[in-house]
Amino acid sequence: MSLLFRKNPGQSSTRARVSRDVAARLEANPFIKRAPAQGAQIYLFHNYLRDEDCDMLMGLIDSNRRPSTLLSASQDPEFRTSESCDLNRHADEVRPIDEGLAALLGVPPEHGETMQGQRYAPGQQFRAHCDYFHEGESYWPAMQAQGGQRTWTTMIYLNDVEEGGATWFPRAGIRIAPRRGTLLIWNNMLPDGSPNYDTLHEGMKVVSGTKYVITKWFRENPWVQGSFTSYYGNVRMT
Ligand SMILES: O=C(O)CCC(=O)C(=O)O
Ligand SMILES: [Fe+2]
Repeated sequence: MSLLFRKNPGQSSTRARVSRDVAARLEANPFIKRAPAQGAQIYLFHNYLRDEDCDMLMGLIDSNRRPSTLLSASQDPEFRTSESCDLNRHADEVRPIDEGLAALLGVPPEHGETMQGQRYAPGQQFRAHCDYFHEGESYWPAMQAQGGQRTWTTMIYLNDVEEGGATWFPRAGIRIAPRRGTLLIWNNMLPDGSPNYDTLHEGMKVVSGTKYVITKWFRENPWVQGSFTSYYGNVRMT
């Protein structure tokens, strides 16, 4: 077989379609701006979330937080030092925000993982990582069985941070400072659906103040098992 026609490892037509469809939808939205990043599709929607919703989510994070975890153990004890909490998608106050993100991207809500809150006190961080799964790792079969690969990431900054706490994409060459209500969206895939290493990113150390964000990851297949009724009615989003 000619090398020219060899598939890129991880190439997938489903993921390629999701890459294309979601990007087209975001680019057609006048409130969303493409960030000046190299080699990655990164978007910003300022003032996406209302102040009262930011406050409500920060309250939930404060009362439910636990140490953040990693899928694979790191040699570095400082790799992810923040706290996290799961935000119940069925709770009346969470549901519109959770499903609103799926609707904005045009992805079926059942493809979304549980929305998570993250809290970083001064000195806390999440070192450089990619959100997509490494298909050679021991966790992959379990991930494959529930939703498969991560496609898009959405993240909302719930407050301004006095100093530090930017989200840095060292390969794409962009650093986003936390700003209350801003939604950051990026595609973890390349146009052919294979993982994009240029999405490597870091939640930089908070220097002063406390950083609160929510993160929500979308999968290529349904992550919620069983029947699912959407807040928007039982309507498919794509
Ligand atoms: O806190 C940040 O800026 C990044 C968070 C992040 O990368 C994640 O939760 O996967
Ligand atoms: Fe991340």
